Amino acid sequence: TGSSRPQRMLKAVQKNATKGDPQSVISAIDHYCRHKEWAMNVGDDKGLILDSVLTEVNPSTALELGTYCGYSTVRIARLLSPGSKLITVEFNPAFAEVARQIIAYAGLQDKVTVVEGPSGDLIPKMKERFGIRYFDFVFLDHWKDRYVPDTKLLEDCGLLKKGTVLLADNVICPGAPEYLKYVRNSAHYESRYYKSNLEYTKVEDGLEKSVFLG
Ligand SMILES: O=C(NCCCOCn1ccc2cnccc21)c1cc(-c2ccc(F)cc2)cc(O)c1O
Ligand SMILES: [Mg+2]
Repeated sequence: TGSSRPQRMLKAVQKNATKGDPQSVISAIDHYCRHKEWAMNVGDDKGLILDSVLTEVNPSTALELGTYCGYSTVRIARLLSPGSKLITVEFNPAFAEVARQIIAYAGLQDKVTVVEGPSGDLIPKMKERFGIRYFDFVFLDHWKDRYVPDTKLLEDCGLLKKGTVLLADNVICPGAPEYLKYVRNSAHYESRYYKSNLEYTKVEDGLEKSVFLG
C-alpha cells in the first residue's frame, strides 16, 4: 500500500525544513497543508493565538490531548522555558510514530513525551507515571466529545491548579458545543473566545481559553 498523509507530511518536513529549526518545521508543514494536502493541524492562523497564550502562561508543565503529526506539539515545545515539559497524548500509534519523528527533527525531543493511548485511561495515571503534580497549561485538540469528560477528569484527578489555562481547538468547526456550555456556565472557569479560521481555510473556527479559578 502507499504512504499515508502523515508520512507524506513527514517527507515534506525532511525535504523542506532545517534539522533543529522548529520554525522551519512549522513553515514546511503549513506550506504542505496549504498547497498540497489539507490536514488537521491547528495551523498558522490559530497557531499565532496558541503562541500568544503560551507566551503569556509560560507553563512549566503542559499537556496536549491530540498530537496527530506533532505540529502543535512543536509550536508549544519551541516556546517552553528550559526545564519545562510537555506531555502529549495520541490515540493512533501511526500518528504517534510520525509525530515523534517530526518532534525529533525539530530538535525538541528532550522537552516532549509522546504517550499513546486513550486520554480517559491516561489522565488518571499522569501523577504516578510522570510525577506530575498539576498542569499549568492544557491544549485540547482530540475527539471533540471528549473535551468535557476529560476536563472533568483533570479536575477530579487534582491535575488543575488555580490559574491553569485550558485552550481548546475547534470549538466552532467541527465544534464542541457541550464544552462551550460547560466552561462558560461554570463558576470555576473564566472563559474567552478567540475567533479565527479553520486551518488553511476561510471557514470560521476559534479557540476557547478558560482559566481554572480553583
Ligand atoms: O477531529 C479532529 N481532531 C481529533 C483527531 C482524533 O483525535 C483522537 N485522539 C487523539 C488523542 C486522543 C486521546 N484519547 C482519545 C482520542 C484521542 C479535528 C478535525 C478537524 C476537521 C475540521 C473540518 C473538517 F471538515 C474535518 C476535520 C479539524 C481539527 O483541527 C481537528 O482537531
Ligand atoms: Mg484541531
